[in-house]
Amino acid sequence: MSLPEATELLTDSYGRTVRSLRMSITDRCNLNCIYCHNEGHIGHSKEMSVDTIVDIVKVGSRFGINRLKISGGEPLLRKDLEEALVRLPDMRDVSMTTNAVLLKDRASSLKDAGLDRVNISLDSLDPGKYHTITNCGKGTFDKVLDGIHEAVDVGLTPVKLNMVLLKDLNDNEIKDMLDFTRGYGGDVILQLIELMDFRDLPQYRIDANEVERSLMSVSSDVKVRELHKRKKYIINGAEVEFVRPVDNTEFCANCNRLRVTADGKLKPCLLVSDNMVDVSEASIEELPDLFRLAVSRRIPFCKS
Ligand SMILES: Nc1nc2c(ncn2[C@@H]2O[C@H](COP(=O)(O)OP(=O)(O)OP(=O)(O)O)[C@@H](O)[C@H]2O)c(=O)[nH]1
Ligand code: SF4
Ligand code: SF4
Repeated sequence: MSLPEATELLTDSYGRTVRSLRMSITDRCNLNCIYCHNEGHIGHSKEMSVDTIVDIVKVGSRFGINRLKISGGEPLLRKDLEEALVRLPDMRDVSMTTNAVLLKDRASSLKDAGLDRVNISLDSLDPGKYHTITNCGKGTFDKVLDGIHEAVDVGLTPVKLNMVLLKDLNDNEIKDMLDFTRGYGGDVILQLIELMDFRDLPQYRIDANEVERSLMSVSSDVKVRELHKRKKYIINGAEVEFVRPVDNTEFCANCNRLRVTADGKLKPCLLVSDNMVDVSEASIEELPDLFRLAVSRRIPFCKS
């Protein structure tokens, strides 16, 4: 697909050109994970309408933002997601991060509506541990596995499995997870995530350097992504990406994402909440200047 050239790119004062939008469309969730940082948290404010979602993405794409990540809360709690997807402009990559509890029945309609791929949170292959981590109800773990199968079947690939590493809880499962992904050929990729500990859970914090060393010691190849300069390790034919957001200046220096909260605010940084730009009531004509304002407020959270 060839996309129209953007006439203006949005580059912040640290030289970071915004190429991607990470949009929370609801802060509601059907799980209650022990480490959840309520990324899209808006209390009881109103969720953005489909019109607002579409306008924001349209204006972003005119600025050369050609990747969209839809997140939550749990985005599948919005029944109008497909309606929004079909109305989006052409983009290089439209993906969604989901817990997959409701994915099985929606995967096909999401794919038809234009979703390219999904990231699925799966912190453990042990149903008991999964329950401990997510506080889920009975039968939920199996629904998630069904969601993964269905996502692969309908081609929402590559499916990335997001596993937040929790010391002494699931950090001994990396090998099992890799074996699980190998069962899907190249359609499923493991993504290990360092815990961002907003809930003061020091007992679960892992030593990310140690994890990185152990991945390195068994990998045959390492690739580096442009986004956050994340590393991807190839281990016996399986791919594993390691996300290290904590105290990582390189990660922030290579952050090309602008965030959007579920109630319609442009958020210059995931971890900063006092510099957002409210666009919930803005017309499409007003949006470009509000984008420029939000990008002018972008500062790397970690910098040397
Ligand atoms: N601090 C910080 N963490 C991020 C950022 N982007 C993603 N993360 C964390 O990385 C984890 C994985 O994020 P996902 O939503 O699955 O998406 P992704 O892996 O970033 O995106 P893709 O690789 O394009 O699928 C989540 O736990 C996020 O909180 C970011 O810009 N800043
Ligand atoms: S699935 Fe995601 S949004 Fe929901 S509770 Fe877990 S971490 Fe939070
Ligand atoms: S903490 Fe802020 S600056 Fe750093 S990568 Fe995340 S969103 Fe970007």
